[in-house]
Amino acid sequence: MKEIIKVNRLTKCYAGRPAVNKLELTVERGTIFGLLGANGAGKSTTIECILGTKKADEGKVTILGMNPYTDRKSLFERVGVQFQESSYQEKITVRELCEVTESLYRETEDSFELLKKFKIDDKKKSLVKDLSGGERQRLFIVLALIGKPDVVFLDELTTGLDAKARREVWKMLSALKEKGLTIFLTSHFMDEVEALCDKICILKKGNAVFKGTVSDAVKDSPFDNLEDAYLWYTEEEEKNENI
Ligand SMILES: Nc1ncnc2c1ncn2[C@@H]1O[C@H](COP(=O)(O)OP(=O)(O)OP(=O)(O)O)[C@@H](O)[C@H]1O
Repeated sequence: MKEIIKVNRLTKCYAGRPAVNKLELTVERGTIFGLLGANGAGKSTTIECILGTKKADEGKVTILGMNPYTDRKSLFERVGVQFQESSYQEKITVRELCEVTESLYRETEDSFELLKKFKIDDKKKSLVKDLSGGERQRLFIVLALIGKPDVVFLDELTTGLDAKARREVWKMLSALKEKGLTIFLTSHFMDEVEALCDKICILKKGNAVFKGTVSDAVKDSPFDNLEDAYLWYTEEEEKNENI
């Protein structure tokens, strides 16, 4: 199966207003896909519909050949999700949280090896609540990878990481992609998107305003770099409104 995620005319409304509007997306195996957009553009809503934690009002989502809403249990075994904030017990250590996560899956990665790869193995005895923001962020990526997923969702991937840690996370993710992992991420950092994403979709108020490669996003704009192009795609209307 080449297409890992297929989204057809996905629409999700809150109080009658579309947060996501007739969205079409395809994510191919072994690629990194970036869903971009300003705060409130509809990224989390899209991800929740793809994961089946929210029910679409209209349209169809297929992930790994399954319907996420009706096949959530089978999907859980094959999809990893990095949470921004996770609810864990106050007194749980990094090692214990990894063990609890391992116990949820039939087949798992060696969590200590993952902690090592993400450079937080020295924190395994620490309480999760005592980790720095960046360490916790990396731990959440590790937790998303423990179940040997085919596809992983990384929300605001490296927010809170220092420059060196970001580069290391990028390197790790590129290596995982080379091994066949499909990665679906959101990010507000255009350098990260440029470094990692094979394809992107830019959302504006629930509508896709660009879909394609990073270089096409720049080429199809009046600018020569992704950040300016991204702002152009997402702010064009406001500019026009001021004219
Ligand atoms: N449960 C909800 N009830 C009502 N409105 C909601 C709900 N969840 C999201 N929304 C609204 O839907 C729109 C899209 O929200 P969403 O969280 O999907 O955006 P986002 O792109 O993920 O934003 P951010 O970058 O801030 O995380 C926003 O206007 C938001 O206020």
